[in-house]
Amino acid sequence: MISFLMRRTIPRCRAYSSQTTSELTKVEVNEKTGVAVVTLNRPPVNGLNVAALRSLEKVIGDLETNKCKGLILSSSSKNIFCAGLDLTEIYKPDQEKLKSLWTAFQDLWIKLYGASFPTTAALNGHAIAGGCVLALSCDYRVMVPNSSIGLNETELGISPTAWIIASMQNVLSKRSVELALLQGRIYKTNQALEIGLIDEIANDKDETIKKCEEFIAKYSRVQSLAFSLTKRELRGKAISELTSNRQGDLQFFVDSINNPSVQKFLEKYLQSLKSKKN
Ligand SMILES: CCCCC/C=C\C/C=C\CC/C=C/CC(=O)SCCNC(=O)CCNC(=O)[C@H](O)C(C)(C)COP(=O)(O)OP(=O)(O)OC[C@H]1O[C@@H](n2cnc3c(N)ncnc32)[C@H](O)[C@@H]1OP(=O)(O)O
Repeated sequence: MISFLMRRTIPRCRAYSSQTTSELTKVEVNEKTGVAVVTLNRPPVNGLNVAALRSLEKVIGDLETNKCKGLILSSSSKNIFCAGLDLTEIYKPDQEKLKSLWTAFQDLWIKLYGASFPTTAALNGHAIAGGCVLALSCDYRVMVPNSSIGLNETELGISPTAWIIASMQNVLSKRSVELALLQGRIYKTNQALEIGLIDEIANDKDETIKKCEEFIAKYSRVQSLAFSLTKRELRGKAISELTSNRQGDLQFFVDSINNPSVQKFLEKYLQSLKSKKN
């Protein structure tokens, strides 16, 4: 499947080179269509630490500069798209690193949610918490069966901030957002389709990518400038609200994580993840 994708400078996605491909984020651009497949590559679960967030943010910035025709966000894992922020970075955290983590997440969201080209998430597995935020920041989501997606923050003892709520409100009905967030619900693939959290189901990873390509192809007759201006009109308010309150948003995150009851929960939660294997 991937063999038709080329890592080299191409006419449709100008002067894009493989230099920005790092171990954490692989980039392959289709020579014919100018569409980039960007693959998260931080085993075992694509946990988002500062390096992974910054790597993805840089790739999106480069695609923007090089007038990419569309983005398909995927994962190198067999059954996990992304398990969210790296929990080991928020349990007993180093305070400076914690700030860097959230700042990097804010920066990435601003770039991905505001991207001037069509963006899609090829969900070849679970997309939890921060992983769900990545998917929600895209324009379209295709998921394989028997996976899970959602924002479980209230279960973890914290509350999602305004830009995360806005990303979900952009996709779901008001009622569904309330139920999803207040219950901290994680949805199975078919339930996610029912409420509109994903747009399509595909049989396997290759098919998720194919369906994302088909979605992006629908924009081939749309003028790029009109596309980006319309998207900015639709999403700009949520982005401006974050950019004008970055410090407050960061403080809220830092305070939430440092709350002793959240730390206590995280300890048990990490133990329960580890003990699954025993
Ligand atoms: C929590 C505080 C957040 C504060 C935010 C405040 C305000 C803003 C609110 C919302 C905005 C969005 C913010 C998001 C925060 C986050 O993203 S926190 C991360 C939450 N993620 C999860 O709860 C997912 C946990 N993982 C799982 O449920 C499962 O691992 C899985 C993804 C369903 C996969 O299951 P599977 O059985 O295939 O694999 P394992 O569970 O065996 O995992 C393998 C291995 O990986 C470790 N691991 C799993 N998830 C994480 C992770 N997120 N970070 C780090 N490590 C992780 C797991 O412990 C195993 O390790 P091993 O035993 O050493 O092999």
